[in-house]
Amino acid sequence: MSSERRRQTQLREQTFHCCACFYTDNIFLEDYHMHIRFQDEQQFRKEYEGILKSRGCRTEEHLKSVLMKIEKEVQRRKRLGEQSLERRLAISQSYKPLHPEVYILQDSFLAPEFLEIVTFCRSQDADLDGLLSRIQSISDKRIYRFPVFTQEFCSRFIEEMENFEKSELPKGRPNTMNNYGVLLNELGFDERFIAPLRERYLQPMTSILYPDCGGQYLDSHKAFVVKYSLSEDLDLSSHYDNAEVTVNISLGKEFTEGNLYFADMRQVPANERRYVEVEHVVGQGLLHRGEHVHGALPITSGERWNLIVWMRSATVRNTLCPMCDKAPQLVETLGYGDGFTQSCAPPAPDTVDVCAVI
Ligand SMILES: O=C(O)CCC(=O)C(=O)O
Ligand SMILES: [Fe+2]
Repeated sequence: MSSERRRQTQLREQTFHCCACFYTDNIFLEDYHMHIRFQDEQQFRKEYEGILKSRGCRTEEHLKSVLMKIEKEVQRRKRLGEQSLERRLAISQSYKPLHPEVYILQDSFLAPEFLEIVTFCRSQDADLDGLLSRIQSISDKRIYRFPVFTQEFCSRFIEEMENFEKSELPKGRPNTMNNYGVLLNELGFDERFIAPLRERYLQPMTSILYPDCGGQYLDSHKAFVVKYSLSEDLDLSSHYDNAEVTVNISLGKEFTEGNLYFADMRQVPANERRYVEVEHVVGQGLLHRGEHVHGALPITSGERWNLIVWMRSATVRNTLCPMCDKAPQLVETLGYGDGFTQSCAPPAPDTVDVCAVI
């Protein structure tokens, strides 16, 4: 059976889930630049009233408006699976792609250097030292940069995204922090573009770079495009991803500033975190651990587009949900959900450990 066939079969047989904390935790309050947990009003007031006050939420009226926004966000999350499916159907029925060929991953989209790196990673000689000599290590934080796409592909891909943006069709936004950008599964990129990119090209690398974070068992993902411009989102607040490993590929167009910054793993207390800034280079990808706290600085001109893939390993997350730090309480969803499964074989004790703080 071909690997693509095997993958399709596995996906059909495998049901992915969310953790129940999706409806209570990590709710982003844009006006106050903070993530909160909402169990009920009493808990919320007790935990956050003080800090919200110090950030300008001074009156009862302000607080009521925050509570309303939280309620709206929780309702949005509850309807997410169904609404995403509806959008997907509407798009598949009515959207006319500008560049239909970009929906199916081909080697010609990929930078020759990337193909060489992947060939090395798949070879008998593959090891960490060999891989590190072929990619750029950024500081000692296990962040790596390497060419991924050709310039030609980046331009075509952005044109496709712009064409979709111009259409009247409904658009699902990547998350509560990114107000612009596109969820790629709704456009039909998952099966023939993102999944093969993850399985055939990125996983051979992540197996070597992140064996302690499930890098060899990345079995689902959430993929989206983010867009920054002077009249839209300028930057992205500090956060960590709901992912074991993330790849962030710069697509263009032209922009100034907008660097990423990385602190430490999420377990390191905020006042002890040390930051490193990382530039985006068009066509190049950055690999980092999902739980590495990071954000994006404001751009000062132009437009910045990036393709982000949050890659998940059920083997790792089935034991600990990175968003609530507890054993996941599984809730059924459509599609990949947040990458939890019921039937994942437990990891061999000496091969997989949840990301260690390094
Ligand atoms: O803007 C970027 O390059 C980073 C985006 C990001 O970290 C995310 O969407 O999770
Ligand atoms: Fe991120």
